[in-house]
Amino acid sequence: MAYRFPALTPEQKKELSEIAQRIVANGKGILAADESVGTMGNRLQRIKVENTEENRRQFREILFTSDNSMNQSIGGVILFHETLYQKDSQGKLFRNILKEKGIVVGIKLDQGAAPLAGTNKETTIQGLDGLSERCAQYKKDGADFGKWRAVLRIADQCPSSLAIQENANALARYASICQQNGLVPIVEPEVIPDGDHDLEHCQYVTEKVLATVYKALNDHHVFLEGTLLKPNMVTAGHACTKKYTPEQVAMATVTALHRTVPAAVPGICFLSGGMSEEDATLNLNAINLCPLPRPWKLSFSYGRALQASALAAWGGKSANKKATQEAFMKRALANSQAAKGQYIHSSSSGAASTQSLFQASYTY
Ligand SMILES: O=P(O)(O)OC[C@@]1(O)O[C@H](CO)[C@@H](O)[C@@H]1O
Repeated sequence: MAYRFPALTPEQKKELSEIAQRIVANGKGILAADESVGTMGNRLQRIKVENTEENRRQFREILFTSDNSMNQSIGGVILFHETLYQKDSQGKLFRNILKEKGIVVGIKLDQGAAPLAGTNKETTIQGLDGLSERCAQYKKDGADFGKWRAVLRIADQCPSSLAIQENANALARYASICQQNGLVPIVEPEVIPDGDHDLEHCQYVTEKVLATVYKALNDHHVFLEGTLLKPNMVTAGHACTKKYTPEQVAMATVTALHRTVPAAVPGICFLSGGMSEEDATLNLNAINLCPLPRPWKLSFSYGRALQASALAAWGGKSANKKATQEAFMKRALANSQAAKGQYIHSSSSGAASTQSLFQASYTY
């Protein structure tokens, strides 16, 4: 048995579990600023700003140079390759700005979807070839965790057992390679919210997907204490006519997690999946008040739900820097409170924060 061939040394395990715990300590979560060039283009188009490298750099500089107190809410930031090597206007690398604030730097490692032939438009994710070399280089360049997003959808015959198995195996292989190179893997099997399915259907599928992922992680000898999970919350499909309260979402979500995610996993950081900023915060808060056993930190790893108000406040103008940082810090603080079950909804949340951020077929 593998017992005779340990995957990691005690020192490697210690390093990985310390990194994972730092990211989710005391109500901290993750800013997912790892939008690929194309995805960032969609975001910039909404505010009528051209998708140039300089505009992407400027927006991210504004976020990363927010007040040092952002480190009370943000434990880690996921970067895209381009951003890991970008600098602020004074010539300082973004990654060093973040590290000086005590924030852990992460890197997006998946490289796009590829179709699974013979399925109803399902996909697997590419990026395993050469992954070990990329991880080793990113570790040298200051990254301490990685992210890989697999996409599953609910539809006729979906997700198929092929899509569930294939994506779970790719996630596990990625996680193993990350750990060999000193990176904590964020394991992200996203069941996307497209469709008219109800809450119970999403819970059923999420449980099947997570159970398969944890079997695969075990098969690949992944050290769970040195991982973080980034799942969808259990919600009804975007086109479902029945509406659910945050408490119902929380109960379905924690039930699914409780049934499938081992207690050894230190943190579960949800994606926002097109929810409005305010809904993402309210649901996270309800999750942290849910009366079921919760042996893991339950926090956030939001892209859209941490940046929508900030993008709207920025509008591509450097004169709006202060307003942009204020908008970002407000959401970061709200989500940190929600990660402790201490968020109190205020009616002054701002128009942008209640707008749905859903985008159909959001695969990349
Ligand atoms: O759902 P959200 O919170 O906006 O983003 C979740 C996320 O995994 O999906 C995006 C696309 O890959 C990433 O930028 C981000 O990390």
